[in-house]
Amino acid sequence: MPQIEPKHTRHPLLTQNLCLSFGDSAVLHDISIEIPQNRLTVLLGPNGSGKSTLLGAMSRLNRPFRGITYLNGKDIATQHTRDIARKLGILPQSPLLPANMTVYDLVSRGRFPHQGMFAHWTSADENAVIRALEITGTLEFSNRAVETLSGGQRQRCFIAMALAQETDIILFDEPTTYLDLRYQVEVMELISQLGTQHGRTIVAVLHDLNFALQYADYLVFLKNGRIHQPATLPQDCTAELITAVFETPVTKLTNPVSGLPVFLPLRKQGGLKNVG
Ligand SMILES: Nc1ncnc2c1ncn2[C@@H]1O[C@H](COP(=O)(O)OP(=O)(O)OP(=O)(O)O)[C@@H](O)[C@H]1O
Repeated sequence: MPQIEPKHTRHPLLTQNLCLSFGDSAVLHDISIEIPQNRLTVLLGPNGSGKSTLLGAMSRLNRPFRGITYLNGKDIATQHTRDIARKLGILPQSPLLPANMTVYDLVSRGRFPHQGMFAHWTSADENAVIRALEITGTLEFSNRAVETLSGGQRQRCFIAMALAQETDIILFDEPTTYLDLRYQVEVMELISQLGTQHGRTIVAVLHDLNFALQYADYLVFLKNGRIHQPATLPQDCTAELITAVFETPVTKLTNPVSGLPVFLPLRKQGGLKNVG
């Protein structure tokens, strides 16, 4: 008889029928989502559609009133915080910037879940921090105070901190916000390589649709707290889908290099401006 692989080995993170409210306000409705292993899954959707809340529910920061998040096949609600932190890291939208902290010290914070009661710093901790600094290209300013760095350099330091945690799963909430084009590309190159080259399972909330299409392995579309369209390959996204999700007419073009789709909004009033 052929061996059937347990679902959680292919989907180390999955949710079943999550429903979540803040007070009287229902935010997530019946969310079932399977996150594929060693891939980059991007959550997309309009403002307020529940993307950050879903990341929170997948990491136990937000508690659903119904439904379950499974982390490596076990209900996340029954797992110890330190155990969760050894398996799953999350980089929030606006991480707090500690004052007077060097890059090295910030990245070292990623090792907290691995340290015992007496917080001995081991060679494994040191190696993980150095590796994270190298992968993110931040080793060269490891002795500088984080607040003296540019936005993009800082963002890479926070990504290094998440990497030093050495979790198999990392959740990123809008990792490219405030970055210029060059740093957006750098951060997205780095994040997409984490899956394929470094064996991590990544979920990211992104606002830039066209960036998401160029880098994601799968896209999940949310609307009004529901899954509008489950895991979709970038090449399968249509103008109809994007128009329906964002309620904005778009036209589809093709990136001549990657062959992947690119969507441009259609102007409401005509096209060419009469200049000169
Ligand atoms: N702590 C909270 N208390 C009350 N309501 C909240 C809280 N956090 C989020 N919400 C509400 O939940 C809904 C979903 O918010 P969420 O931040 O998850 O959306 P999002 O898709 O990530 O939005 P954006 O694209 O604007 O970042 C919104 O209506 C928001 O106002």
